[in-house]
Formats: sequence, structure tokens, C-alpha cells
Amino acid sequence: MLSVSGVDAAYGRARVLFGVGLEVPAGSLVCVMGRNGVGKTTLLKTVMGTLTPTAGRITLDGRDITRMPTHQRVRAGMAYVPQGHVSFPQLTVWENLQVTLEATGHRDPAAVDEALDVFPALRQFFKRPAGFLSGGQRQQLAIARALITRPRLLLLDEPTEGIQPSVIDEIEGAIERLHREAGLTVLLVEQYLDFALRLADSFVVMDAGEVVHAGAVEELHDEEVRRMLAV
Ligand SMILES: Nc1ncnc2c1ncn2[C@@H]1O[C@H](COP(=O)(O)OP(=O)(O)OP(=O)(O)O)[C@@H](O)[C@H]1O
Repeated sequence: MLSVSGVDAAYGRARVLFGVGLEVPAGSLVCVMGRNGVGKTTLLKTVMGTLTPTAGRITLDGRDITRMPTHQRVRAGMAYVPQGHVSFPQLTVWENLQVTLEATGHRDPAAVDEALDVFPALRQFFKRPAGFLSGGQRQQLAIARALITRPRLLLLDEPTEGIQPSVIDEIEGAIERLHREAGLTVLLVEQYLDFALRLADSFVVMDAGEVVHAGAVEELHDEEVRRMLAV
């Protein structure tokens, strides 16, 4: 479904990605791993089009999207949940969901219910400003907002970061159901190894802006891969 090949990216003159390549087959869950600062978020930004690569090619279903604006990528079926559970803090949960619905191409109100069925606990916080939610609730809201666009490919950047273990389980269960039951294709950036092991089909390890290892998730038990991830 998604193919990234030979991608270089930079912030001004600081090069961050060097010839990055990965494949995300339709229906798979691929996890990108690696230490802090190796370029995982930058890779997601280039896939989503908020940062334009300086070299390389990105295709979605065989179509070249390397220079396609982000909003067109959303229309093409991609959604991105950035790190830090971002929503509009002054707006209530309900308003956050409605604003997202307004921005979609389909504007089908049923999409809000579908997203809330994935995270039913959000219903009890409808009137609460997003800024007053816990980190875990904000993360659920951020993923729910992405789901309202009805994506086929979901990009998730460290969904467990700064979240308490009981809520991590809920988020893991939701991602698992979306992937295994609803067939959603997922590209996940995650440093929490056990979470990645339970969810992913395959993985990519990055180091210093390059892919240094890729394989089936069973290989994650290998000592060498664990060593590459060690801080
Ligand atoms: N907006 C920016 N401007 C300049 N440099 C940046 C910017 N964002 C990230 N960088 C640098 O690019 C490199 C890769 O950062 P990136 O956030 O992609 O890494 P990461 O693997 O996602 O790390 P983390 O796990 O800490 O989020 C780092 O050296 C970082 O300092």
C-alpha cells in the first residue's frame, strides 16, 4: 500500500534522513523503532507531506505522492496522529470531534459514532475541554479524530508516550481491533518494545537517519535487534 524508497530529508541544512526505504503492505501493521532522535518522526512527516523529501519517492497504492500536499493525502486515505496527543485544548471533546468532521470530505456524522465506538469512554467527557483531559484520554481523542476521516492507512507516533499502563492497554486493544478486525493498515512509531511486539507484523529499526534493520516481528527477539534499540 505504502512504499518509501531512497528518501532523504533535512531541516534547512541539517540532513536527518539518508536513503530511507520501507514497505507497508495493505492490511499490515509495521512498527518503526529506534533510539531518540534517529529520525522516526521526521520519516512520518515526510510520509504525511508536512516535510518534503530532498530525494527519493513515496507511493500510495502505486501512485506517486512524494510532492502531494498533506490535505490531498488525507483525502487519499491517510491519517496522522502526531506525538503528544494533540487536540484543540480550549474546545470540548464534542467540539473537537465536530471540527474534525467539518474538515473531512465526506462530512458523514456517522463517522463520529464509529470513532466513539472505538473509544467509548470518551462519551462521558463530551462537555469537557480537551485541555482538561488526562494524557491517555487526550491520546484517545487524537486517534478518534484521525478515525473520523475514515483512513485506510493510519500513521501513529508513539501512542504510549507519557500514558499510564491501564490506558496503554485500552489503546493497544483499540489499535489491535482496528487492525485485525477492521483491516486498517498501520504505520506505528513506538519505542515501547513489548507494545510493538504484541501488535506489529513487521518492523524497521532506524539509527542516525538510516534504516539499519527490517524484518518480521519474530526477529525482534534477536539479541542484535535488542542491542540496536538499547539506549
Ligand atoms: N523542526 C526541526 N528543526 C530542526 N531539527 C529538527 C527538527 N525536528 C527534529 N529535528 C532533529 O532531527 C533529528 C531527528 O528527529 P526526529 O524527531 O525525527 O527523531 P525521533 O527518532 O522521532 O526522536 P524521538 O523519539 O525523540 O521523537 C534530531 O536530531 C532532531 O533534533
